[in-house]
Amino acid sequence: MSQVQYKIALCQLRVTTDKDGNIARARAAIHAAAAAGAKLVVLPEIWSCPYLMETLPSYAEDIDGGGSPSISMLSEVAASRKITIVGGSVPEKGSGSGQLFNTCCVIGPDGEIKAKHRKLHLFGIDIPGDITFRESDTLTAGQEPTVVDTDVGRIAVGICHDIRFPELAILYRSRGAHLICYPSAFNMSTGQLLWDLMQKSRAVDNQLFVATCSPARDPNSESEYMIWGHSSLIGPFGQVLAAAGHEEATVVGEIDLSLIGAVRESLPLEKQGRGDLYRLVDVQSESAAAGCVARGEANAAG
Ligand SMILES: O=C(O)CCC(=O)C(=O)O
Repeated sequence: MSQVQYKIALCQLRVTTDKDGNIARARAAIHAAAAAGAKLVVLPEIWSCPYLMETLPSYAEDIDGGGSPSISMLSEVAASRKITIVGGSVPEKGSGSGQLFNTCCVIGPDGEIKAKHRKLHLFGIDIPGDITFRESDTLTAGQEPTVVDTDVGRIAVGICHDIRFPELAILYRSRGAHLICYPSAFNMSTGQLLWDLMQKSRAVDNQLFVATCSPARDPNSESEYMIWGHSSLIGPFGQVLAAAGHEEATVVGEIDLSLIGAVRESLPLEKQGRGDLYRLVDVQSESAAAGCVARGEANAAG
């Protein structure tokens, strides 16, 4: 039975080239968040190393093979504090495949990995004179949307650029998510214009909670990829329930899951929608159902 009301912490961490230092800083921030009463802690996209495609491979960890100091730390802290952690993301070395993924693990209060989300939509942008960035040169996209039942409700996960795709959030709502967590690392170019807008849109369109968590901005960074920051918690009516600035900080907000039902009752968008004119197809459920039909037909024939 999940908790209806609880505190969520967004740890907007400073990230450096020192992986051990990053892990130690994240550990301290999670302990502090738990001490402040958080039952759910969210970390940023790529918090164990800088978000730079050239150096990402050298920091990659084999999560399935157990060779992941970052995830081991999250498991240990989650179990010792009895909290759920949406563990931001770390570069993951696919076991045996040579592929690299941008991967978020959700850890339960028993320290076990409950879900693993590999970023579905790789970020690619080219605005001459402003920003050029292409994750697909280095990373492989994941294949599975992620929804997981936890002690603090049904959580869906997207990583940064995944937030740009409203269909994914609609799918998550249709699968019963209460909260979508988007560990992210928006940049100065698109962050200022769109960060706030997109998290509110995903929350309001689907009448659920949205939590985002970014690394802190390093104003002295020489990287052309400057982080925007502004990790936030948005409620199902678009309310900003907690928000950080751009510096290193942990912000704590309150999630009251009963708000979802209240908002959907006052404004029943699902009933008002025109399913007779448009609808989103859950491709995976459809093909699973088609597989059952096909297997049924084969059984009947055989
Ligand atoms: O979609 C955007 O504008 C930013 C996305 C991004 O920074 C990312 O996916 O890491």
